[in-house]
Formats: sequence, structure tokens, C-alpha cells
Amino acid sequence: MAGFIKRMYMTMNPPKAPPTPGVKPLRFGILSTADICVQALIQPAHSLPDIEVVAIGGRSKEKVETFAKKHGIRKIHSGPEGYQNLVDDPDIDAVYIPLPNTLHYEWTIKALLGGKHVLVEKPIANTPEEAFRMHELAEEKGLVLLEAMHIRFHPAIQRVKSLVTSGEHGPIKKISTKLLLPKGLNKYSESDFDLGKGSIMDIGCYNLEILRFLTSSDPLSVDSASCEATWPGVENLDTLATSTLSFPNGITADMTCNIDTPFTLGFIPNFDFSVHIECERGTINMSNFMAPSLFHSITVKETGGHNRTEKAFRFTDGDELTRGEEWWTTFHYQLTAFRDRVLTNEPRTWYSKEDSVVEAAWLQKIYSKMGMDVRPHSEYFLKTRADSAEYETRIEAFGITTAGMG
Ligand SMILES: NC(=O)C1=CN([C@@H]2O[C@H](COP(=O)(O)OP(=O)(O)OC[C@H]3O[C@@H](n4cnc5c(N)ncnc54)[C@H](OP(=O)(O)O)[C@@H]3O)[C@@H](O)[C@H]2O)C=CC1
Ligand SMILES: O=C1OC[C@@H](O)[C@H](O)[C@H]1O
Repeated sequence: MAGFIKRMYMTMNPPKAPPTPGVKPLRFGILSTADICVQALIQPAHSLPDIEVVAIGGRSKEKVETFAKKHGIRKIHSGPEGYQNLVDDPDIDAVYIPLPNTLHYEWTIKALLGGKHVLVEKPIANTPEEAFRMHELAEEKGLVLLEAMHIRFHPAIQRVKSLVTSGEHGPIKKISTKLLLPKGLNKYSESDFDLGKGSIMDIGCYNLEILRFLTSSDPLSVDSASCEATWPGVENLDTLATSTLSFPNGITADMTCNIDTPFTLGFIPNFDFSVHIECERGTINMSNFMAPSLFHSITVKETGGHNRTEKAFRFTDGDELTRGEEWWTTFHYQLTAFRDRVLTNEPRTWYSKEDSVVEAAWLQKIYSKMGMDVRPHSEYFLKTRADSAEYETRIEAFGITTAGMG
């Protein structure tokens, strides 16, 4: 309990990191005043060396000014040109994009055209074709683009992966993951389908990431999928979704995500962010893969043997800069990797172009299997897709057919 309180306190009151002598810091601009900016960028940047948040762009002058003042951000861009002026700002090197999903494509492309590295929120785009083009442009420009799939960067999930790949328990037979959030944290409105929301987009993407990451493979098929769309007055937004998938080597998988989980006994909020892996000679369970810095447990059980429980808040190897601190969140580890990719090209962990494109393709396949419409293309994508034939040929290398994708 004392450890939990200490880690929570440190996360919310991070110490200021001194700069590394001789290193030019990576200067970030933030696109919008989205709530997640604080956890995902501002807090970790404060305590990581060589990262500064220097500018913010948003639509409302008043909102941007209040946000900038509260978080000590010295430069603001606001109004109808606020986003464009931010991505063109010569005083920044990188842009963090926490906009609604349907806007990720447009603003990532514009930021890359403005010569900026980009950290864009998950899911990177509504379609694999958009994800592919965003990455192609980043490659053409020699810039870093990372989808903020933050859970992969934490030592705890990396530890689970090494337990699986060590082969100690034999190959994976079955893997199940749940991501349940209590009612009241997320709210949907009618325009949210067009903005790219839904439980699969908002949180099911993490379930799929866990399955792909821990099996080191991509699905072969979505075998079943169903959903409930219980948001009052909104029909086409999934709130609870379940799906079963097949992976190579006979692995079966299932995932459940719910942004609207009822309270137990009417007052106890339900959270479950877990993965359960059945191997040939044992099981591995991890709790809380979403926010493992607060608490988590990794329980390993050999068939017929004892349970052993582990925790991994820091890496135990590497240099001081990348090993981390007990209180570092998934976002600290992610931002460290982003910084290292830009400054030295040697991040400890990465979430690649292939990860982003393949994940976007399978999120769409889950929606199709559920009988629900896939989220729409970005309007900017539709307006600017004159060069599509060239991209469509290249995307086939990922085993993705773009026919019928808009
Ligand atoms: N990693 C994590 O834990 C989390 C990640 N996310 C991700 O962050 C992204 C943003 O999600 P969320 O915060 O729910 O998004 P919001 O709907 O709250 O929008 C975020 C910001 O986008 C700007 N914006 C621009 N155009 C629009 C528009 N048409 N409608 C609404 N807002 C607009 C607004 O900022 P302004 O007015 O300042 O311009 C707004 O504050 C998503 O990709 C989501 O998946 C979200 C929550 C947690
Ligand atoms: O990434 C996320 O995690 C927490 C959720 O509440 C949010 O909707 C989602 O975008």
C-alpha cells in the first residue's frame, strides 16, 4: 500500500529532470487541450531529461490560454488557424496529437509536412490505408512517427512477453484479455461515430495489441464478434464488444472490452485490465496492464506446481536513462522511447509501422464481423488521395487488400 501511494504521489508530482549537458532538448507542441495531454505528455516530459513542452495549439483562445497558464506552456496558437500555426511553428521539433481519431490522419500529415516528428494517439487512424500513408510520409521525410500504444512500453508487459517467449511453459494454447471500465468514465454522443469512437476503437485496440504482442503474431481470422450499443440515443456506437480470434500455431484468443460496465451491487465500480495466457505446461496471468505503475501482478503457475507472483516496475538492465523509476507510467516509458528514437535512433521498445497498419486492419475486421459499420475515412484523406494507386500497391506487402476501403 505504501508503495502504491508513493508511486501515485510521484506520478502526480514528478521531479524536474536536469538537462543532459550537450544535448539539444526535443521541443514538443501539443495539438489541442484534450484531457489526456497531462498524463501522456506534460507530466512525463517534466521528469524526463531532454524533453520540453513549449507550445500548444487549440481552437478556443480562452481554453488554450487557461491550459497553457496552468501547465507553464510558454507559446500558444489559437483560433481557426491554431492547429496549422502549431504544426508550422519553427520553435518545435515534435507534435503530440490527442485529437478525436478521425482527425489523426489530417493533422499527422500536416505536422509531417511541417517537418515535425509525431506522437499520435491510438488508434492511429480509422483505416489501415490511412495508417500506411501516414507512415510512408514519415519515412519519406525522415521523421519519427509513433502511435501512442503506451502499454507496450512498460517493463511489466515486457516481462510477461519474456516469460512467454522463454518457452519455459511451452507454447501458448489460449489467450484471453479483458478491458472493462465502469460506467461514467466515457460518454458517447451521436457525432462520435464520425469522430471514430466506439469501445473497440477506444479500448479494444489495447486488447488486440496485447494479443498480437504476446503471441508475436497477427490474427488469422475473427471467428466470432458481437457487441452491445447501449448508449442512450446513440445506435451505432459499441459500448461492450466481445470477439474470438484464431492466431497461428493453433492459438485461440478472446477479447472483451466494455466502456459501460455496470457497478457491482449498484455502487462498486468495475475495472478489469487483465490477460490470461494458457501455455502447454502452465499459465501466466497479468492484472492491470493499462496502468501497471499503480499496481499490477504477474502470476505464473506451472501445471501441478506452485503459484509464483512477480512485479516489474523498472527494467533491470540498461542505462539509468532508460531503466526507469518505480513510479514511471506507461507514458514515461513511451516518451523515453520516442525521445530516444529521435535523438539516437535507439529506442528500447517500438511500435512499428507494421503494428499500426495491421492493428487498424484487424480493428476493422472485428467491426465487420460484429455487423457494425467501420469508422469513416478522414475527409482530408478522401480529398487528397490522388496518389492512391501507388500506395495501394505498396500496402499489399502487409497482406492487406484495400479494395472496398473507400
Ligand atoms: N492513452 C489514453 O489513456 C487515452 C487516449 N485517448 C486518445 O486521445 C484521443 C482524444 O480522445 P478524447 O480525449 O476522448 O477526445 P475529445 O473528443 O475529448 O477531443 C480531444 C480534443 O480534440 C479537439 N477537437 C478538435 N476537433 C474536435 C471535434 N470535432 N470534436 C471534439 N474535439 C475536437 C478539442 O480540443 P481543442 O478545443 O483544444 O481544440 C478536444 O479537447 C483519442 O485518439 C483517444 O483514443 C483518450 C483518452 C485516454
Ligand atoms: O485510451 C483510453 O483509455 C482510457 C479510456 O477511458 C479512454 O476512452 C481511452 O481512449
